[in-house]
Amino acid sequence: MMTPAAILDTSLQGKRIPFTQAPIIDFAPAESGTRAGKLEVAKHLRDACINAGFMYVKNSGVSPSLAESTFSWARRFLKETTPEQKQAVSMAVHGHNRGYFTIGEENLDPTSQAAGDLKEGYNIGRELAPDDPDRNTPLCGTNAWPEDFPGFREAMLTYFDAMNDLSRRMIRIFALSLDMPEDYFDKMVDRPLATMRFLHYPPQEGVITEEQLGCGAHTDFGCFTFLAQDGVGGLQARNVAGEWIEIPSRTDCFVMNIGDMFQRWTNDLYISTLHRVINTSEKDRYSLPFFFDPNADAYIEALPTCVTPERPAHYAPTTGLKHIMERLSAGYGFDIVNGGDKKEDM
Ligand SMILES: O=C(O)CCC(=O)C(=O)O
Ligand SMILES: [Fe+2]
Repeated sequence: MMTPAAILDTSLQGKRIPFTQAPIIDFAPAESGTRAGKLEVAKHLRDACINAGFMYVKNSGVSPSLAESTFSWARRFLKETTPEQKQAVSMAVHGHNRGYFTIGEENLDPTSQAAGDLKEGYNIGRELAPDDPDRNTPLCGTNAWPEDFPGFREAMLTYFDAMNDLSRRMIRIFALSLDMPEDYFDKMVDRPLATMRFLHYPPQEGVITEEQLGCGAHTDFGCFTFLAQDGVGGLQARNVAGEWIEIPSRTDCFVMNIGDMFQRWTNDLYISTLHRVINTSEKDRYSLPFFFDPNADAYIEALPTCVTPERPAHYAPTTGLKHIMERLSAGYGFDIVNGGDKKEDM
C-alpha cells in the first residue's frame, strides 16, 4: 500500500508562483528507465503543473522532423484539395468530432466572439478496426479521410501514434508526480479519446479585439495537450497573476499544458491554464495540438492523494466521455457527434 502524500489544505498552501516564461521539463531522465530519473522528472512536472499548468517538454523522444513533415501535409491538404474534397470530409457533415472545419466554424470563446475563431483545421481521432466495440461510442467512430489524396492518412496516423505513445509514457510520470503508482492510469488510457488536429491561422489584419482572435481564450477540456508550433508564434497563456505571457515557438520542444479534466482529477492541484492565439506575424501560422483524454468509460474522481479531510473533493465524479461531451458541444453550431444540424437535446 502506498502512503498518501501530505497535501496542504488550500488555506495553508504557499502562493502559486506566476510564471513569466513557461518552465522547461527535460523528459530525458524519465526515458532513461531508472526510477530515480522518473522521480526527478515527476518532481519538476509537479512544480510546473501547480504553478503554471503550461510548460515546454524537451527530449520527448519524438523527433522534431516528424512535426515538420506533418506540417507539410497540413499545408498540402489546404492548398491541393478542391472545395468538394474538403466539403466531403467536413466535420459538420461527418460528425464524431473529426474532419475539416472552416474559418469561424469553431468558437473557443463564445462569450466574447460572435464570429468564431480565425482559424481552420482538421481533427483526427484513434483509427479503429471495423469490429472495434468503441465504434459505437460517441466521438469515436470513423476518421474522415479525403478521397484521392494518397499519403495523407498515413502521415496523420504516424503523428497520431507517436504523440499517443508519448502521452502514455508521460501520464506515468504524471502518476508519480501525484504520489500514485506509476501504472495507475494505464488501464484508463488504453483506448483514449485522444484527438490530434492541424490548425492554420491566416495573418490577422486591422484592429484586433477580443471579438475575434485566431483562437479565443479558453482552457483545454481533457487531461493534457501536446502542441507543436511552426516557428511563427502568437500563442499566449495567462498566469495566476492574470498576465498574458507569450509562449514562443521552440522547434526543439513541444508545449504541454494541463486541461480541465486533469484539474478536476487532481482536485484543483494542477491548473488548467487559459490560453489564446493572436497571429499578428503577417505570415500564415500552423500548429499541431494533440489532446490526450482518457478512455470513454474512465471514471474520473478526485485522486486519493489530492483529497484530505480539510480539502474534500471539489467536483462530482464523472467519466471521460461525459466530461468531454459537455465541453465540446458548446463550441460548435452543429451536432458534434452525428454531424448535421444541432438538436435541441444535445
Ligand atoms: O494553435 C495553438 O497554438 C493553440 C491551439 C489551441 O489552444 C487548441 O486547439 O486548443
Ligand atoms: Fe487550447
